[in-house]
Amino acid sequence: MNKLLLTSNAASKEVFQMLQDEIVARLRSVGKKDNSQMVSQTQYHDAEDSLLKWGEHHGVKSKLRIAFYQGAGRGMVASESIGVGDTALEIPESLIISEELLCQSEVFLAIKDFNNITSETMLLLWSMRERHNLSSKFKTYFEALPENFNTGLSFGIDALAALEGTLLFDEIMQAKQHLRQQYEDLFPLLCTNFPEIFRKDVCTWDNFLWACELWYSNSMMVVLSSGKLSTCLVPVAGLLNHSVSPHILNYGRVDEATKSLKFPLSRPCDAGEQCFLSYGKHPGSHLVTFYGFLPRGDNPYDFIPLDLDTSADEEDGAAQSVSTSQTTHMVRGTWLSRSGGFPTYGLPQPLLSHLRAALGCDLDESTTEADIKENDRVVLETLLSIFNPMLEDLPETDESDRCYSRPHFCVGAIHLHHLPVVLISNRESASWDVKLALGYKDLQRRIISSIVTSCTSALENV
Ligand SMILES: C[S@@+](CC[C@H](N)C(=O)[O-])C[C@H]1O[C@@H](n2cnc3c(N)ncnc32)[C@H](O)[C@@H]1O
Repeated sequence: MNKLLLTSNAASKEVFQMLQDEIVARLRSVGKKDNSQMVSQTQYHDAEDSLLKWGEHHGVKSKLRIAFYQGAGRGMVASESIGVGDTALEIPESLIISEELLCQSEVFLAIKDFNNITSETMLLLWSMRERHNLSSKFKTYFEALPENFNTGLSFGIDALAALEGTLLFDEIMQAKQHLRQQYEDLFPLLCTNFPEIFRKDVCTWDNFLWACELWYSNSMMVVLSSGKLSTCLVPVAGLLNHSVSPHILNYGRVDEATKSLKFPLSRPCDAGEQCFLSYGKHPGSHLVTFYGFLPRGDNPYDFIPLDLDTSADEEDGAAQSVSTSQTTHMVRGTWLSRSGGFPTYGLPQPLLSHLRAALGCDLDESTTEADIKENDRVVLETLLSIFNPMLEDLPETDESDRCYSRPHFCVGAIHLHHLPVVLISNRESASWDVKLALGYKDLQRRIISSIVTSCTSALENV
């Protein structure tokens, strides 16, 4: 828009200006509700102060300060109002931890030919070791990193038990298994072959897991000035928290002219407001597993996995009309679905189309109103038969934020009676991982129950 405004004639300029003002006004209204509660400013926190000073000394330019937020640890807050297109933060390439930095390290020279090792694994090993190197150039950075990342990879037995049967449970178990395998492939072999570089007391499973969580939760994909796309740690910028309506969306390429990584704003950030980054289009399960949090607000990338068996349709040829061969469909929260075309009843349109086709209830222009209604009744009842059992499998949470198991029924000597619901825990006093696990289940329940509500009210009207 800025470019168009510079080059267009007077009449067009007026129109472009109006368009730009309208776009900016709409951008300004986005994400206003996502203002988490700031706990404190940073002046009393040495590690964060030192990190900012160290960054400044090495050329970091920033319109942001560090602040502490409830439930999110550190975050970055705008010290002045920052407009669309303005750079909130600028990090010199020389401070970025990437495979190019790794190439100059002892770790790289020692193990570059070891068992087809990837540069990502070498970076992980480098950071595990560098954290304990008192003369590291990145000492201040490592000192400001959390002792524990508290991601899904560190979930304890109670949190995992609470998640059993969910997609998140599978995701965490698979990721943990993968990391365990990786650790066993590397250790104790590396300690035996390179005892000077890989000390046994440093190469523990806990330290390895810490390094994995560091890279999962803090790394960014960056195109370096060499043109290479690399997974990197970016000191200071690693303090930016994620939001579903972030201020910073487009970043990740080192500026050729300034040799720095810039973080420009896609929506304005007022002075004193937390400045959010986008970590990517991740569903809640991914954010819990690899980052250890669920974002506030409706996340458009959340989904419920469905296995729709279309084998019966294939036999009678109806499968040809199913537009995709995949059996897993994204079921978005109904508040995100769009209307238009055939009725969607507030339900996800791709899911409805798939079911209409799979059940042989395809609609076209010649379908009569009565047939549409009859077909849709079949589709909606099928949906309820899929989602109602899912809802029953998720435990209820009451208003006082306590978590209960489902009612227990038992056969007494004389009559059948049911026991009162059993209190599992008070959520306030639950551990961080159990709270997160329960939060994830609440989210699943919210999405599923919105589908059930839409189906039920649609059925009343068809
Ligand atoms: C890149 S770091 C951001 C800085 C981090 N808050 C800190 O104190 O070091 C990513 C981590 O921040 C936290 N985080 C990021 N966005 C969050 C959010 N919207 N809500 C809660 N925690 C968040 C999670 O613990 C995540 O693993």
